[in-house]
Amino acid sequence: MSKIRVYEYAKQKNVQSKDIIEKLKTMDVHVANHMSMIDQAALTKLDEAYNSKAQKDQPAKPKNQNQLPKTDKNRNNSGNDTKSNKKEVQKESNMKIKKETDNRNSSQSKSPQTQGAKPGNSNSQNAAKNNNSKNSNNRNQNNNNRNNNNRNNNNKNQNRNKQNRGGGSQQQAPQKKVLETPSKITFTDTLQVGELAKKLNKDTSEIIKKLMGLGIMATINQELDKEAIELIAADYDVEVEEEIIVDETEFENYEVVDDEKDMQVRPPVVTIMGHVDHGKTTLLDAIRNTKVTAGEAGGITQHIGAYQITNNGKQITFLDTPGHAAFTTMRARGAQVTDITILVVAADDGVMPQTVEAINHAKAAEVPIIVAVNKMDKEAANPDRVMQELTEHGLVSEAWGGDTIFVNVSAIKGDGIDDLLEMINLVSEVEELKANPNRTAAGTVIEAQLDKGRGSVATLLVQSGTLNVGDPIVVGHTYGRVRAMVNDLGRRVKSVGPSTPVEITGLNDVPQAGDPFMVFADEKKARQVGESRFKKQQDAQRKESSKLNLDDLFNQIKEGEIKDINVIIKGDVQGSVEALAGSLQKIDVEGVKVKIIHSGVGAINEYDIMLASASNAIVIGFNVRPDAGAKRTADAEKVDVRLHRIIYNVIEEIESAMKGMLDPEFEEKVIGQVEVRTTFKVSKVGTIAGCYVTEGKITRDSTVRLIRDGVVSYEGKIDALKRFKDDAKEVSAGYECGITLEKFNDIKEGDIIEAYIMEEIKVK
Ligand SMILES: Nc1nc2c(ncn2[C@@H]2O[C@H](COP(=O)(O)OP(=O)(O)OP(=O)(O)O)[C@@H](O)[C@H]2O)c(=O)[nH]1
Repeated sequence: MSKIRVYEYAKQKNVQSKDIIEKLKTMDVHVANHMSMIDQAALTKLDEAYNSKAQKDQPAKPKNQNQLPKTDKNRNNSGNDTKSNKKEVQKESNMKIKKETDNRNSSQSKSPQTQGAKPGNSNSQNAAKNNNSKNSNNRNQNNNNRNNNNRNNNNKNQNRNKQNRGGGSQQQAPQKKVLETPSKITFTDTLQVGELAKKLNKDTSEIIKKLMGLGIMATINQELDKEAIELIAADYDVEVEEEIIVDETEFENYEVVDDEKDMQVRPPVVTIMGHVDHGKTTLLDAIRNTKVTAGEAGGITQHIGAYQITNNGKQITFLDTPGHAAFTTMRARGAQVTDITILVVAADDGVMPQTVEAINHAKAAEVPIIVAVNKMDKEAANPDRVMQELTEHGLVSEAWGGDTIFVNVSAIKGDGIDDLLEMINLVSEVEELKANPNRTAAGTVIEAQLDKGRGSVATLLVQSGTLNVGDPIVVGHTYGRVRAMVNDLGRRVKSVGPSTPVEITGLNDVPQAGDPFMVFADEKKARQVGESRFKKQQDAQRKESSKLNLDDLFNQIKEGEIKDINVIIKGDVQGSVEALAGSLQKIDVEGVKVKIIHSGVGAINEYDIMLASASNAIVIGFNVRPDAGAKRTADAEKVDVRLHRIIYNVIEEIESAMKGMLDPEFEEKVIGQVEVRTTFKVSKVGTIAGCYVTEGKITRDSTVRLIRDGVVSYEGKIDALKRFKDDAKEVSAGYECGITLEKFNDIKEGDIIEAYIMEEIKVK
């Protein structure tokens, strides 16, 4: 044999081809792959290397290296190893043979090697891998080798016994084979005992025993946690790797760790918070007007939910929705977009309840706060008081030895704005805000709405990467391709980097503020992820609504007779949906309340209808219409869908529906009195009373009571009311009529018949 291929040689030596390739490399022999030929010269060198290594590794049994089994600490550690193992093995084999006949034939048939060679093979691979392992290991291995040989022999005996017991009727009794112990196993989340045994090529009972040794009483189907899996595997000297399955549909949970060298400084994203009327909007406007229009001639500012300014060459992004509602909505949805909070406090008013709330929100989100003491132009302005009051909430001004930046401003006059912006730049430098612009974009929805002409329109804040026109994108549970991008100046842009707000079109539905977005490699993937997110969201909401109903049931039991009117609101913009929801929830008609079980922006879809059907709700579309699927489903499910364009009309309609829902209250209203002047008995008809209407009128459908001597002797319905021979609907005072009463014939001359109706009392 002058030449041999790498893999053949590796096989001979029971090592991996890559080890041979590596070895050859150290000998300056370069081969391309496992199929490459090793020439004679290299072969000699290799032989020398491997033979000497084998000698070093196996001083006790140099020739037997191919059969070295794997280390098995457990077996060695047990005091009466060989003996107890024998027993164990015998028992195991008894159980195992049948199982292996059933289950393992296929795997056995794949392995042509004899049972002795097989474990040896893997073990010497391991031995080769663990070249540096200490001699003690070798001792263990030798012990194990002996143990395993015993075991193998036992297995063989068992096989023979089994064959004999089987009376030879089984044509080919299975050959018991000890499958190789893998060097590494992988698992996801957990493994059942049986699964672990299979992965380790061990018998389940063996694993169960080992677990017992660890104090874990387990059955074959018991789930093992990572720790237990690792302990057992370590016992066999098997490496364990946990496979984390990355679910692309939950991309908000991704943490893409960028290389530090790819990170670039990005503008800060600033939110303005503070108490009502302390000047948040005025301040936002002041910043925008002084910086945006001055710097960007020709730009027409667009309200897209956020804007960017440039101050001293540095950009700052402002979220344009003042107040902490936007901030908390975002946070509630798991989005953290704000880097810096400007806390506006009116110098003439001081710290107010919402100031404290804002502080708490910012603190909870661990966002640095800059205090803007506003309305400094006012005579009553008292910035020291503001400082004092804020100290009580943990915001101590730098002037007083703390670390909170305070800037005095007048939003109305534009005073102090530059200082404020300067401070924002300063804080942002300290915060070292960075992002990698050179990857696919990801970020958060700032605002979204349905536009009549453009369809779904969403303002996205790019938080990392660069967003381009044409990018396949998943936004919340919607997806699409970025059709067009418009910035806060109303200009069309082709690509935007981190911290930039941009309004996009091209989504299949309207996402919600706070939703995460992510760009995907291709549209198919985006669609797949988007659809699966949509489904997940539906399922979650369905669960949520069923929870709501349960709560509701509980409340009803608790609160007695309270009834709820379930409503689903869909509207064209978040603002009107919220306004409508707010107004409806305020309606309270005698304890009946509106319960908004779902609301959202966008057309009424099939899901809304299904939810309405399941929870017995009315669907209100405000400036939106049901899509085709929704219409069909609404018809099929008999769901009431009301479409409106005016909020007042919705409220009125719901209010009257609620009034209708109340148990009507009735009161009795006497409409007339009749005197019985004579009676006739007619067979099959009964007693006919010849009467005269003395007061008011009597109608065919009125209820009557018969009064005799001031006592009510009958109360019931009129059977027939006649004027002469004809049926009459009603007979008024001053006229005669004939009356028969339902199931009552004891009418006498002189009786008074009082007619009344039950009238519903209208709820105001
Ligand atoms: N004198 C004076 N008035 C101001 C200043 N800033 C705001 N205002 C006035 O304060 C009032 C409230 O201002 P807004 O900007 O609407 O306050 P806000 O905090 O946005 O109020 P909400 O949106 O209701 O929470 C308005 O009448 C403003 O003109 C200021 O610096 N000086």
